[in-house]
Amino acid sequence: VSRSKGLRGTESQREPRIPSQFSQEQRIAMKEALKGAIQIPTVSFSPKELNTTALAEFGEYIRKVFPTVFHTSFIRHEVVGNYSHLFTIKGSDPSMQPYMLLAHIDVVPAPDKGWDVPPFSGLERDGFIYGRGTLDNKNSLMAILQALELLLIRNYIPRRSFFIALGHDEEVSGINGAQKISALLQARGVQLAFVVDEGSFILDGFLPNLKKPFAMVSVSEKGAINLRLQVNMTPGHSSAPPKETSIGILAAAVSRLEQTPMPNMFGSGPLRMALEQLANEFPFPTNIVLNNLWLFRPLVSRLMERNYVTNPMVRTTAALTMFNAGIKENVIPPVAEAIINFRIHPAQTVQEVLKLAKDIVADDRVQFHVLDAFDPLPISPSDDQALGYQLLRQTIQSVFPEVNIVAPGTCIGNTDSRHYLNLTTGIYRFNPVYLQPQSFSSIHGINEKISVEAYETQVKFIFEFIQNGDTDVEPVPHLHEL
Ligand SMILES: CC/C=C\C/C=C\C/C=C\C/C=C\C/C=C\C/C=C\CCC(=O)N[C@@H](Cc1ccccc1)C(=O)O
Ligand SMILES: [Zn+2]
Ligand SMILES: [Zn+2]
Repeated sequence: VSRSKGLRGTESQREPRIPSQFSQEQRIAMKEALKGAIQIPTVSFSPKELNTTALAEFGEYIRKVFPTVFHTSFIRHEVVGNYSHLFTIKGSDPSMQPYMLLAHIDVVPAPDKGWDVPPFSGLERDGFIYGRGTLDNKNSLMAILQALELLLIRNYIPRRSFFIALGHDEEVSGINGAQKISALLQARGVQLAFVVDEGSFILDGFLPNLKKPFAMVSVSEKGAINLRLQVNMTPGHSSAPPKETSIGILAAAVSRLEQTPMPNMFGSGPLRMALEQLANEFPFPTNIVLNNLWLFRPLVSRLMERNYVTNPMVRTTAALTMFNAGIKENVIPPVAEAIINFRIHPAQTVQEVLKLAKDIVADDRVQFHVLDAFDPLPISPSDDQALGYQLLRQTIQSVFPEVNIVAPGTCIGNTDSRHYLNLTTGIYRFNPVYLQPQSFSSIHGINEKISVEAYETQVKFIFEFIQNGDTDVEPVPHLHEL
């Protein structure tokens, strides 16, 4: 029988823990601080169109709200790429390898239409704080700084050094924020034990028949391709149309891409591990099926593709996101172009997906232009020896004792953490917040909101996580009873 997985602290060396309890006054201050952050419209429209006024104001705001973070002798603060922030928190034990917490300042646009309250109002209604960024990702950003501020005012000094990196352009690639921070740390010779970023949640109600929520810590992230398809044809008078136009040819090509799913790659990797861990949480007969994936793999892979959130877990997806053609009502269009956003399954590569896409389009008149592309991220370790994963597990078990399962997963979106591959092999994406399908739709959608209670719990989680980070790297061996 395997004893508890995880890490062992050297109790004798450790300072007493600071309990994660906050006064009524502190609880009010923390929610008001989040509301203030939501009210600053740090919108990224495109890589060249950022609200730089708001980004600068945000820098002032965090200085005002977290004064202790900015005035502690063992914390160094630097602005990188004009609007991103890097904090270096120097621990008392230089032999311990540092880690890094990530979050981003920018948000996607939010037109007022459809929202119950204006998206940048930060208004509180029925126990929820509303606004763009309440789940993606000002909740994490503010909770990290808030937890650190609360620890510092209780005279906390970490043993293990850590970094906090707050990117300002995550929603449009992270090239001027995360990528520059990463290059700066690489130039300083920093190697990290692990990083923790956004990208997964405590999932509640996503899997049919699974009544209990489970924590999914993403240990990988899908790759991506933005592909521009273009068709050029000779323009002419619309009164005598040719048999095919650039619009018709391109429409047929993108329709083929939409109608022909990429292969189902369900088999091994984090998803299989997660389903095996979850098996006994399901009622009969699903528990039997998931406990015998060697036999039921074809059935499970088909079931996974039926659901819109589990489908992206088993295959590369292709989303038609832009389509432009035509210059006048009565002119045969000279050119038509479309953008396809692929998200690549960890078992495939950019080159493989491009080849599949060409075979599906199967029309030489359609030109392929890769705008940007990157392969899926490597799978970070989630075994007993993986410090970052085990610290997350330990903290989840302490802060969310009702959550039975912590399972590895693949992030279906992309995060700033992909820019830190040069500094660590341990990249974990997890937000300590419950997510239901409805709140999933609110991310980049309408009525994004977080409950005051959930935000307080997120602060508590980071408050505990930072203290757990002072644990020695000493994996607990499996003890087998004879
Ligand atoms: C056993 C497990 C089986 C199934 C799990 C079930 C359901 C999964 C449900 C939900 C998925 C959970 C979390 C994902 C939530 C949000 C996505 C996470 C992060 C995305 C961040 C983001 O929006 N990034 C943008 C911007 C970007 C683009 C390109 C490069 C970098 C960033 C994006 O991905 O478009
Ligand atoms: Zn985000
Ligand atoms: Zn986002």
